[in-house]
This record gives sequence, structure tokens and C-alpha cells, in this order.
Amino acid sequence: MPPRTTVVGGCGHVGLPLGIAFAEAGAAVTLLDTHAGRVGEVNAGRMPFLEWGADAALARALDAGRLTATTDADCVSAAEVVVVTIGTPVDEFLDPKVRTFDRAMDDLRHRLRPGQLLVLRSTVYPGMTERLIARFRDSGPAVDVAFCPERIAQGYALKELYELPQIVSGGSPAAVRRAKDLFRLLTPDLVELPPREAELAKLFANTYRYVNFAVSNQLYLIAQRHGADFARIHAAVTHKYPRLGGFPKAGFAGGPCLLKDTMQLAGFNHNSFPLGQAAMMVNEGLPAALVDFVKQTRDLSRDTAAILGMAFKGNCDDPRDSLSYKLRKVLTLECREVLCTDPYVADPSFVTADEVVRRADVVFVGACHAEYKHLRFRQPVIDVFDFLPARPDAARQAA
Ligand SMILES: NC(=O)c1ccc[n+]([C@@H]2O[C@H](COP(=O)([O-])OP(=O)(O)OC[C@H]3O[C@@H](n4cnc5c(N)ncnc54)[C@H](O)[C@@H]3O)[C@@H](O)[C@H]2O)c1
Ligand SMILES: CC(=O)N[C@H]1[C@@H](OP(=O)(O)OP(=O)(O)OC[C@H]2O[C@@H](n3ccc(=O)[nH]c3=O)[C@H](O)[C@@H]2O)O[C@H](CO)[C@@H](O)[C@@H]1O
Repeated sequence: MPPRTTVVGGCGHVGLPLGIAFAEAGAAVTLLDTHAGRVGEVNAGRMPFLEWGADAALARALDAGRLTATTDADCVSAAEVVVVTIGTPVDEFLDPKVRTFDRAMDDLRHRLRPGQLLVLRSTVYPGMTERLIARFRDSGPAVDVAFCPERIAQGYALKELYELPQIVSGGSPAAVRRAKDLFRLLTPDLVELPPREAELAKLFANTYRYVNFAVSNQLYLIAQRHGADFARIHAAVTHKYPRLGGFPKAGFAGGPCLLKDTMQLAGFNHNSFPLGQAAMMVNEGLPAALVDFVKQTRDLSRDTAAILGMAFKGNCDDPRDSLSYKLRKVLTLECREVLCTDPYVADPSFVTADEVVRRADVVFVGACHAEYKHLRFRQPVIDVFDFLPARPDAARQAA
């Protein structure tokens, strides 16, 4: 019988798809969240953000009476399993906000009952799981503590939760066994690690990806500086060549996870992570580097510039830590006017894509939304992603 489960942070990007997936597998799920607006939306059957396939799955779970959302923390004590998916941000110095996490765990501790399974699903600073285990051992209650990191890519959670192997770790054999039983509801493919290694596994995966993007972005800038077309070189060297698997295209590497997790790893290693820190400089510097490049051949001061896509990646409605906003800041300092557009991000100051096509003197691609593929531009388009169809007039690269 699937366990009665409370997901803390349950209306977020991780908690909500996970809660839906557990409900689809037959568990009775309560989503606890401090965000009353999101709780109301979920109970009304509306997804608060884009997740492919989630609207129908949410409706099914609600109709079956297996899912409900609440702001009332009393639901914690009624559960057999409590899964934590709250945000674990870094501060302005890129250090983890440990005290915010501790406070949330302290609030929770007072509501937990002996015998429950507590699963940390948020991405945590290495050592947090063992710290939590020690705290429960010293001052109770006697709960089993597990850490099972979330690895979905936002937008595709309800596919990937069933396809990705689950990494499982815990403070005792019972915690591991119970966590495995829980995630077997989604997949038989389970990988066990000690807690510290499971925490590092999550950070290593995101860091590896972030550094890879930086490699491509640095090579893009080198190519551009020397008048070469990175996308053409990339296509040529990856064509039927077996040893460059995973060589990504260039692009904005933003979002709430990759940079944050790379910096958590740096913080954990006493801020000694030259490769990760270099990757941050390349990836975060890309918007300004693009603008500098355009300025070599064009006086932007009288121009209306436009950014096509403000979300942190294509076909996504999440603007968190999107590099399009960094680009907007740089362009605001350089240009007469900056137009921003995004079909998924609601902002009254944004204009339509048609207005961008009509009014902009120069256009920057910020996020690769499928909607943009059909647009035709007469003005120069700076498309670091090599996303838009190539144009015979080749105004794609430069002004
Ligand atoms: N977004 C992703 O794709 C993704 C993927 C893997 C891992 N992660 C990790 O998962 C964690 C959550 O990320 P997210 O993107 O879902 O964040 P989010 O901001 O979308 O969701 C967090 C939710 O927790 C709620 N919340 C915060 N404090 C709370 C508390 N004390 N009690 C109850 N609810 C509370 C918030 O209101 C919010 O709805 C982070 O550690 C993140 O690094 C995220
Ligand atoms: C595939 C991957 O490892 N994604 C991780 C990432 O997902 P996340 O949801 O952040 O999404 P992606 O990894 O797809 O994209 C992150 C950023 O990288 C950029 N980008 C993406 C692909 C590309 O080839 N080039 C490029 O520059 C995107 O535009 C975006 O700005 O953080 C999550 C939160 O911890 C992890 O659970 C996911 O496992």
C-alpha cells in the first residue's frame, strides 16, 4: 500500500510534479506549502507553472481524491512519509542560506512523529543530511532520514520521474529500505550511495553540465573574436565523430540550479574551485560579451534593442536566474530602448514578438521558445544558440 505522504514545499517546481507522480502511483498525498496563492491554484486544478503533461495528471489526481494542497502544517504529523522539496538558495555571496534551511527543518521537527520517514529531496549543501540525522538522533523525534536528490529538468518532470534512475541514501538501513520502497513507486531503477556521496553526486552532475556549457561558450567567444562561425565548427567537429558526445552548443546557461549548485560545491570546497569559478565568469559574462561584440560594428546608443525570450530556457515559463535579465541590464545601459518579449512570462512591460519584429533595430535571442522559429527578421539577430533558421542574408551573426 503506497504510504500516506506529505510533500513540504509541495507546490514548487520539484514538489508538485513529485506529489502528482506519487498520487498517480496510488499514494494519498498532501502538498504543504507556505505560498497560499499556489496552494489555491493547485486545489482549483491549475498548474502554477508549465510542466508538460501535468495539467491532465493534476486533474486525475484531484478527481481521484488522492491529492490536496494546504498551508496548514498539521498535515505533517498525519503522514507516514514526509518529503522536503523547499528551495535551498544561495545568498548574495553565493554561500548557501543554511539558516533558512535550518529554520524550516526546526519547524518541521516539532511536527514530526517517531517512526516517520523524512526524505530530503531538495539539493542540499554537502553534510546537511548527516547534520540532520545527528540532530534527530540527539533531540528526536526518532524518524528515519533519507536523502534522495531530484534530478529532473524543469518542464519534463512528469516524464523524467519515471525514466531517470533514483539515487537513494539514508542514515540507517531502515531509512534506505523505506526510501527505496517509496521511489519504487516510480521506477525499479535505484542507485544507492552514502548520504555525503549522494549530496555530492547531485552537485557534481549539475556542475559538470555547467562547466561544459562554459567550455562551449568560451569557444564561441574565441571563434567570434576571430571572425569564425562557432555553430558551423561545432556541427563539423561533432559530425559522426565518436569522442565528443555531449559537446553542447553555445547558449545562456541560466536557471535556478546550475550556477547555484556549482557555487554550493565551491563553497563546500572552501571557495577553491577554479574550474567552477571560471565557468561562472564565462557563462555569466556571456550577455555582456555579446553586447561588446555588437558594439564593435554598431553604435547602439540610438538603437531599440530587443530580447526574444526572458525565461531561463526555451519552452519554459520560469524567469529565475535567467541570463536574459542580465542582457537586459547591459542593453539598458547601452541602448535608447530595450524591448522584451516572452509568451510564457507575464510582465506588463513586455511587448509581443510581432512588435519586436516591427520596431527593433537589433534583436538578441534570450530563450529558444518554439514560437520564434517561424519569425522572419529584417534586422540583425544575435543568436548565440544558433536556434533560428539560418538566413541567406546572414545577418544572424553581426550588425
Ligand atoms: N527546479 C528544478 O528543476 C529542480 C530540479 C532538481 C532539484 N531542484 C532543487 O529542489 C529544491 C526546490 O526547487 P524548486 O525549483 O522546486 O523551488 P520552488 O521555489 O519552485 O519551490 C519551493 C516551494 O517551497 C515552498 N516553501 C518554501 N519554504 C517552505 C516551508 N518552510 N514550508 C513549506 N513550503 C515552503 C515555496 O513556497 C515553493 O512553492 C531546490 O533545492 C532546488 O535546487 C530543483
Ligand atoms: C540536463 C541537466 O543536467 N539539467 C539539470 C538542471 O535542469 P534545468 O531545469 O536547470 O534545465 P537545463 O539543464 O535544461 O538548462 C539549464 C540552462 O542551461 C542552458 N542550456 C541547456 C542545454 C544546452 O545544450 N545548452 C544550454 O546552454 C539552458 O538554456 C538553461 O539556461 O538543473 C536541475 C536542477 O538541479 C537538474 O535536476 C537537472 O538535471
